[in-house]
Amino acid sequence: MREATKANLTARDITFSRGERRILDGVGLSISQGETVALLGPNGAGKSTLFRILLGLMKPDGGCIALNESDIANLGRRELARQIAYVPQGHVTPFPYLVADVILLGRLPHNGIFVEPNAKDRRVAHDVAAQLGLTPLLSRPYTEISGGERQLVLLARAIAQEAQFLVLDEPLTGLDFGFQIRVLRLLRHLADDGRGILFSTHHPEHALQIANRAAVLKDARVIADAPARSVITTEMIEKLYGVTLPAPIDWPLCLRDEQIVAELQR
Ligand SMILES: Nc1ncnc2c1ncn2[C@@H]1O[C@H](COP(=O)(O)OP(=O)(O)OP(=O)(O)O)[C@@H](O)[C@H]1O
Repeated sequence: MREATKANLTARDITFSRGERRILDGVGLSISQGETVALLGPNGAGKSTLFRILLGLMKPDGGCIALNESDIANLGRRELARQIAYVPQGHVTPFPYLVADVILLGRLPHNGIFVEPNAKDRRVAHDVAAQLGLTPLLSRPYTEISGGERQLVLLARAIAQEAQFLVLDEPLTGLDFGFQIRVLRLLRHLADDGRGILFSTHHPEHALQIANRAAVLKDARVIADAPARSVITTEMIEKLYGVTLPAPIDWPLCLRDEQIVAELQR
């Protein structure tokens, strides 16, 4: 596919303050279809804030978000939801919807709120649930499953949305090791299939495992945005998290974990 024809989602020169505090200061970040970008940054760096701005859920003080060169401020919510799916951090709903119905909510942008899900909606939701091992939970209330299971359901809802872009705020939080691998594998497949995936993580090894690029947010600015293997170095981790590591980390070791690589390549 020629570069010029690729869909893209771009944050341009975003500034955002809360009270006196500048959270984002001239932040730029772009993601194209088929690309997986990991966003790293310490707690409170502004990753979730940037994601909410990218989704049009919060207005920046300056700058704009462009979807295929169109300012998202000019797009309706439903149109936007057909193009960008979002998994927020630590989302909890008090309503005891069945797991199957929560996943089907991902189909709303395609049909509207007052239309019964059709056969395609049910098939997509069913297939995504199966891919994430959620089939046994489909008839359980969402409020009566574990935190990790809820996280998988939210991922399933976002994937069932069949949007061009997936924006995932710490999508692997609370998942056991096996599900982390399965979800990483699924994200890799979705990107290979042409989706653009932006995810935040506190685990540099997850970025190394699936991201084409890693961007780093610190002190309100993007201080690095390049291929993950060149960004995630011992020096960067020490600078980013303010720790001194007892010895240089052999980051490529993460990549040589044959079991993980084999799983990811299946
Ligand atoms: N509702 C709010 N009201 C006021 N300040 C907020 C609110 N939500 C977040 N903040 C502040 O905005 C800053 C950025 O928060 P944000 O949640 O975007 O960071 P983050 O990088 O996603 O952090 P984490 O890795 O801990 O999830 C933080 O200083 C946070 O305390």
